[in-house]
Amino acid sequence: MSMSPEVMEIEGFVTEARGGMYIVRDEAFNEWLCRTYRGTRTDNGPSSLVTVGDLVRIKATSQEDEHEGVIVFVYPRQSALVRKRDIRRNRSKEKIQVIASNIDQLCVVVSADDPPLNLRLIDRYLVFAGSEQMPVLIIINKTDLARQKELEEEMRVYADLGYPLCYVSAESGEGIEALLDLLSGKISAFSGHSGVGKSTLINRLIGEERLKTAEISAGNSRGVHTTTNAVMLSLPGGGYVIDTPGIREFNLSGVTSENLRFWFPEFLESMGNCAYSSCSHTVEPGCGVAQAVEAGRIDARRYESYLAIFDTLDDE
Ligand SMILES: Nc1nc2c(ncn2[C@@H]2O[C@H](COP(=O)(O)OP(=O)(O)OP(=O)(O)O)[C@@H](O)[C@H]2O)c(=O)[nH]1
Ligand SMILES: [Zn+2]
Repeated sequence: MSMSPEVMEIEGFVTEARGGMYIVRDEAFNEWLCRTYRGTRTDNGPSSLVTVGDLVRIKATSQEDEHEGVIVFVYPRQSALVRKRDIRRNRSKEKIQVIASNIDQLCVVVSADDPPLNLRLIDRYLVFAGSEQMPVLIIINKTDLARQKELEEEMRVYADLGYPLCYVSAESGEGIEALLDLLSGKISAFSGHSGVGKSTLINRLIGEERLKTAEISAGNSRGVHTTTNAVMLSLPGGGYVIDTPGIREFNLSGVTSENLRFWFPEFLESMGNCAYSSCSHTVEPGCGVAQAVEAGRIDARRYESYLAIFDTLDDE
């Protein structure tokens, strides 16, 4: 090839971002170490310029085999997983940080035990995924620490609502094949509280010790926060998984007291029985939803989640 490296532009996916440097993987699976520069263009608006999952066009700046470049253009994002920035640690003026983009599926990872099964987080996550119009997969890890029957009983409300569930043990390897099938051909973002076993699980899935797990960095059973950057990893059965930082604060900016109910689809049937047409299903008398909870037709714990999330919404 006689093409000079200065003019050669290449398309690729950002698979890793750290400290202002980006790993971009091109079609031939070459990995380019890239940075942005003043000329980096995008139509994505004033959010994070480059993030893991972005499709970008790069220009080689190195000779031959060195694979270094600058990002020339960031293509429009099909989807974006965002969170509020930590104001105290934030030197830029952006309020929203894009953690990952172009995701096909959100995977909430919880553990059956140690830390205890967190159903409240699942509910929050389902609202978030719903408001982002993103398919969601619930992954229950550490099944080796629980009785399967009791676990399935606790999770039944989600199975009944039609959400896909996957039971796995990253430790024993049980359920890993089934999970690989559910991830095949898609870009999936993994999220969940620290210590549920995301890194261990992803290592299992990709079949190599790529991610640092808590055990290596500290002998601490509380689960220290070890994952700080989003990384995109390719799966043996096709598809990618993005490991996102342990997100506590989802940005529920698309959710209002008016539309929250849509992500509790089991409420819909009873909403017609409310005494007030504008019923928020919180404190109003004659609320059909509250009556259905009383009668045991709606899971009381799910209703509590609804009330808790409702309380945190700050409508304009
Ligand atoms: N018993 C059991 N332990 C597991 C399983 N998967 C992970 N662990 C353990 O759980 C602890 C936390 O695992 P990590 O993979 O570091 O958890 P993480 O979710 O990546 O945590 P952060 O990186 O902090 O977000 C480690 O001690 C793992 O060995 C499992 O399936 N069963
Ligand atoms: Zn009501």
